[in-house]
Amino acid sequence: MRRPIVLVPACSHEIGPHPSYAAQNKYVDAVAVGARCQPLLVPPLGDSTDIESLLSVANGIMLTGAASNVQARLYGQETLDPSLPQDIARDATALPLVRAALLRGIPLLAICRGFQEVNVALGGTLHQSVHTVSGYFDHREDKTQSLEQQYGPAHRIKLEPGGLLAHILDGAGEIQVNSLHGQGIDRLAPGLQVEARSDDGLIEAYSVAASSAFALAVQWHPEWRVEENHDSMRMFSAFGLACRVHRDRIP
Ligand SMILES: N[C@@H](CCC(=O)NCCCC(=O)O)C(=O)O
Repeated sequence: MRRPIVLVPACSHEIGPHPSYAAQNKYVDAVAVGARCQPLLVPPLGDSTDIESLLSVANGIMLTGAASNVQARLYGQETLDPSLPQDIARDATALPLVRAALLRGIPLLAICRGFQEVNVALGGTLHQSVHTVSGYFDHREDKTQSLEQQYGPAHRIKLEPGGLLAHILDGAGEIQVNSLHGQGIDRLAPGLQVEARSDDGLIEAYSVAASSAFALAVQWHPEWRVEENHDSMRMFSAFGLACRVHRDRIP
């Protein structure tokens, strides 16, 4: 039987002197291996994106992490540190795509930048620099470490009892997660429901309460070595199952 199609919005990158569209292997592979779906990369064409055509073939959407920040003007702020990378083309593509996908009940899994994007797309705001806000930990990775260390467990999160994530993780009360982000959620958008927090109170996972389909977003990186982590496999499997249900729905 055909695999469900999962849209993966790509990022803008320079490959040598050439502007390019790209997605990291680990995200794309996790859709294929963890969710057992067919990834379909979406170039960040902004207003030239035919959202209706994409959604007519999509059974899911997975938003990747990326080093770039969502533009602060999209949540009504000035950019505090313009030296940090942005990806205007991805913002202009992913945010409208997310809004349209949620309206259509298309399953969604959002990771790190994707987690921040969905919150902004639905009217929430971000802390532009979590580690400078009183009371919060520094959630950034140590870039002098090996990738293995950077994506290793960094801190625990506590799951909301009775929530979607706790359900997916067999009723777990807490899990260990990695952490590679400088920004984080300040005001959660209307209609989003907290699923987990770190010990400093920062929101680490939420679901879209109003969505008729599976819609989960996490600040950490379950795509990293997905097959080696039971929690990550459960999350991708649950997403894949929701995509199958969407594929098999009566039109
Ligand atoms: N702007 C965000 C980006 C966080 C994020 O997605 N990091 C992952 C980068 C590398 C990867 O894709 O694994 C922030 O810093 O908060």
